[in-house]
Amino acid sequence: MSARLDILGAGAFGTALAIAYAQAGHDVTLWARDGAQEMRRTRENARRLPGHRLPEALRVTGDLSDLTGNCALLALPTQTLGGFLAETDLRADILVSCAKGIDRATGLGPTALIARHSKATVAQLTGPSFAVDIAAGLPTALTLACVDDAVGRALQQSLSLPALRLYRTTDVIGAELGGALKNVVAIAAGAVIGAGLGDSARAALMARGLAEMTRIAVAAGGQEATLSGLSGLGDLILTCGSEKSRNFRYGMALARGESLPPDVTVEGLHTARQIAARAGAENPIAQAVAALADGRASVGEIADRLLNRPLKPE
Ligand SMILES: NC(=O)c1ccc[n+]([C@@H]2O[C@H](COP(=O)([O-])OP(=O)(O)OC[C@H]3O[C@@H](n4cnc5c(N)ncnc54)[C@H](O)[C@@H]3O)[C@@H](O)[C@H]2O)c1
Ligand SMILES: O=P(O)(O)OC[C@H](O)CO
Repeated sequence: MSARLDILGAGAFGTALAIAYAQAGHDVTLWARDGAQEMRRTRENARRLPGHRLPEALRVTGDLSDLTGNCALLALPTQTLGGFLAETDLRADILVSCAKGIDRATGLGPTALIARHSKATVAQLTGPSFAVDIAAGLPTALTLACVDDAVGRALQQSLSLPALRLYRTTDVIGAELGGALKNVVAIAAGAVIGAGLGDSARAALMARGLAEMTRIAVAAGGQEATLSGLSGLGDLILTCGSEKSRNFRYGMALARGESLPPDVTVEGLHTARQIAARAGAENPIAQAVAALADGRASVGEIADRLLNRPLKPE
């Protein structure tokens, strides 16, 4: 069944989703803050998703009044979401966040941030998925989280595609934190590889990273099982194992004393700082990533610190 869908944010992910849904015959409008005219002319988002043609049926607009769908996907980076929502009156009844982070101004995750600005029903779409894979139509499985299970079921039906399979949960906190926290561990994994510490160290980090992610999510009210699903373990495996991940590449660059271009979105950096500043669940990996990014410790010092923690049961 074809759905009317608005996608806000023409970064890599919003553009990839727009391509996939338009190709599947959905009635899609992609809203871009910048460059809508150029994208209409060239049928490509050359800046954020080069090499992937925008289907003819996909509408691209820079005008928010062109959005009339009942359901809108918000594919903006977390740190821009609050400001955008504060100055925008969205009419959709259902808002689906695709962001994976924690807002540094409020400490809120994307769905709570949206709920602060809107009366719409809010859902979260998250899980292992590089934009380039979705745009290429490669098989992908994601988690659709919505507290309202009836809305979640309807979204699962309408947003699943033959190559984009959605699983459903009502555990929005767990799903959202899985997506945000895997970015922190991916930075650490990138640093491990960038510093030449080896694949065994990365595997240890990923396993202990999942334990840390689960502790933090459960303390926040999420469910342990969610973290061992697509949005936690699934995305952790993807992002810690591929240089397609910006968070992983950022970690590699940090370890090598290099940097990424300033317009590259690295969600895990802000999330690490947010988590590291929180009392509660033990978070040595988030502390380490924040210290590394803020120049307070080297990879070697952090590795020594982590390896010399008191021995304990797994
Ligand atoms: N890229 C991926 O593979 C991928 C996959 C899954 C989820 N995500 C998540 O999707 C979110 C967006 O990431 P992305 O990769 O699409 O970002 P991106 O870095 O490719 O692009 C960011 C986009 O946001 C736009 N933008 C920035 N501030 C804005 C504002 N105030 N109003 C409107 N637009 C604004 C920019 O113009 C740009 O087009 C992130 O939370 C990311 O973690 C990304
Ligand atoms: O490029 P990254 O590190 O933001 O990762 C993209 C997606 O979150 C992978 O699921």
